[in-house]
Amino acid sequence: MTDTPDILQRILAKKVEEVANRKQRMSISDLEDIAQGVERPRGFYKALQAKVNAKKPGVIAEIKKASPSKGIIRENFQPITIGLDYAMNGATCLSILTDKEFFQGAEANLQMVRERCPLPIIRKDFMIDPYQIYESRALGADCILLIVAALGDAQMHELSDTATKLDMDVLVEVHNADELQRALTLDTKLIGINNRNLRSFETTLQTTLDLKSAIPAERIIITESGIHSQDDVQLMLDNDIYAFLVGESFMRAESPGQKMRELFAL
Ligand SMILES: O=P(O)(O)OC[C@@H](O)[C@@H](O)c1c[nH]c2ccccc12
Repeated sequence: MTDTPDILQRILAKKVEEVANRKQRMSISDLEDIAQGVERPRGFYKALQAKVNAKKPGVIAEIKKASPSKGIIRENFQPITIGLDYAMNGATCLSILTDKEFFQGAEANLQMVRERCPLPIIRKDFMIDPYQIYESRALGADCILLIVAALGDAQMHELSDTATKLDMDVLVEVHNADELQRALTLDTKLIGINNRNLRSFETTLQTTLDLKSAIPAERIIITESGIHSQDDVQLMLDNDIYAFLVGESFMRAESPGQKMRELFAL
């Protein structure tokens, strides 16, 4: 780590504040009460596993308005329309950004989309506190993201155990060999390899190819970020990677779902 705070450090500093504020407004037991009235998790891992076992692409299609590296990605941003478009065109799961400050996301986006769209959903945010895991379930998330680069070992295990207790799946995200070794100490079967370096924003699919051999066969590898062409998709399929997390290239298309269908020949 360097002395200048990179984007991940800035996001995490903001999250600490945000979570402290939320805890003032609502308790974990309030969140548990809300979760009682929410549909049970939809089986995010199971949906991907079915695709991977059939050697078919399983696409986690992302709903993202903006990002710190690209600014506004999509002006005409209607989460429900986009979610239905993805579902109609063969997405396996959805990824919905809920971070407001850096990604212009919203929790309401996740809640609205899940009401109208049957696909399993991962809440894309920066988890640092078990409170956020309870909150995710109350929102109706089926899976949560843990970014190894953002977490200590004990913290990572605590967050994962909390998600498991609440019947949610866990996607653990890495972008180098050290993080991967730490990720593999978790029970979760979903390992995301982020092709984007969260410090420099550089994106290369080589990251997935370099790390995949260290991952045991029973885990599902999800290649994340920087998938833009049919060639990118083919390169991954040729290397036995069947699960994908794609945002920007879909979000820039008029119909994100059509774009997904084209790229993945669904
Ligand atoms: O838009 P892209 O390059 O297709 O990437 C999607 C997804 O991988 C990316 O949004 C992402 C991966 N890990 C994250 C962690 C936080 C926020 C965003 C992300």
